[in-house]
Amino acid sequence: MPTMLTDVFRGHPIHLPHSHQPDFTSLRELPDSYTWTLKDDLLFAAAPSPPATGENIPLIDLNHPDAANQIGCACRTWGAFQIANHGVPLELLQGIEFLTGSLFRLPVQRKLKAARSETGVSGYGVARISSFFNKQMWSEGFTIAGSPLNDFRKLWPKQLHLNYCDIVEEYEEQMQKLASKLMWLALNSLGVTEDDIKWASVDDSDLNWAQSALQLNHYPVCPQPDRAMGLAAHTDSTLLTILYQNNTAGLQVFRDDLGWITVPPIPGSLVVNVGDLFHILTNGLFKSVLHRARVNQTRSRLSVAFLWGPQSDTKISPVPKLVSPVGSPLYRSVTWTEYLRTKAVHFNKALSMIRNHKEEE
Ligand SMILES: C=C1C[C@]23C[C@H]1CC[C@H]2[C@@]12CCC[C@@](C)(C(=O)O1)[C@H]2[C@@H]3C(=O)O
Ligand SMILES: O=C(O)CCC(=O)C(=O)O
Ligand SMILES: [Fe+2]
Repeated sequence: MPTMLTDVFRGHPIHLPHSHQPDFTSLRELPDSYTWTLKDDLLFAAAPSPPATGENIPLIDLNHPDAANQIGCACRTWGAFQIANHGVPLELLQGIEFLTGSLFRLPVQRKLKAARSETGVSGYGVARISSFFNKQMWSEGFTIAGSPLNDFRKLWPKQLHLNYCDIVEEYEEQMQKLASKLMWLALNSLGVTEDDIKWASVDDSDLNWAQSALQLNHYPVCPQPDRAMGLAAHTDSTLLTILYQNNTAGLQVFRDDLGWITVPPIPGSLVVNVGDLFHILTNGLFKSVLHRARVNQTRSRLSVAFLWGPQSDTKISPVPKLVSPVGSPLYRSVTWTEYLRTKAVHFNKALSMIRNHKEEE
């Protein structure tokens, strides 16, 4: 039986800090457990804003005839870009934002009824990567893998949860099509076609080769944002992640030569991140982007990440065409399940764990 995303941590419980969620709204000062310093995250203060070059991830119009090349270029240099004219209806973006806001506005006791279990993927709780840090992150999250019906029923009695399930279903459907389209545009720019990848298809009426999870994030207003961390620096374990952010800035991407760059919210547009599996598939040509979320003193922030990858039992390895004729593949093959489990143990070292060792030098 193939494993499903929902089962990936069964038998691999992750011990998260107790979710004694503070009443974020009543705090005037940051508690010590939420105060980050350099030693809590080596990257915390990495390259404090360089001389402003104004450089940022590109905004790509999907209707532009050169969109594929622009996407390919962004995946190689930044590992991230924003997209306009993506075809996802504005009402649907507003719908998922409304759902996310109304979920996090529920009283904490209600949210905890749908708390994520130690071996589960779905539900309410702190970000999974929290287990790797001594300090707590200034955020709360809700993960959806598979149908949200069971969890939503606990959050919203009566009929309301059914409407919310419909929104999630519609959102995931649109995102799946978009993600597949983006993957093929990016691959085409490298000369890689359907013939080079056995497990995927370009036909968007058959997307069963892929699967996804939805991560809803809330970053409440914070009394001392400079010393707090919304979501610590990480790469996503996906092929691609499509992120919707509300109109409050907070997402930052890291570039070795520029440091942390804030990705400005552009109404109606979506942010796309290259994940670790896409990095592996392209033999490192596309960079999985290190990113994090900062918080704000006056405005709360919401984001919705659509985390997209292959079916759990699909072996992902570098496309032979992208491995130089004299070289060997940089990574050995992994399934998404294997990779998520490696990440659950080794976090930001996971990618190097599956890197092939140089045979001779
Ligand atoms: C399918 C996925 C991908 C997961 C794990 C599992 C469900 C939740 C995803 C996230 C969402 C928040 C950041 C991240 C780093 C985290 O802590 O949980 C992601 C992680 C990954 O991309 O590795
Ligand atoms: O909130 C954000 O902007 C980033 C969220 C994120 O990186 C994630 O959910 O994986
Ligand atoms: Fe992320």
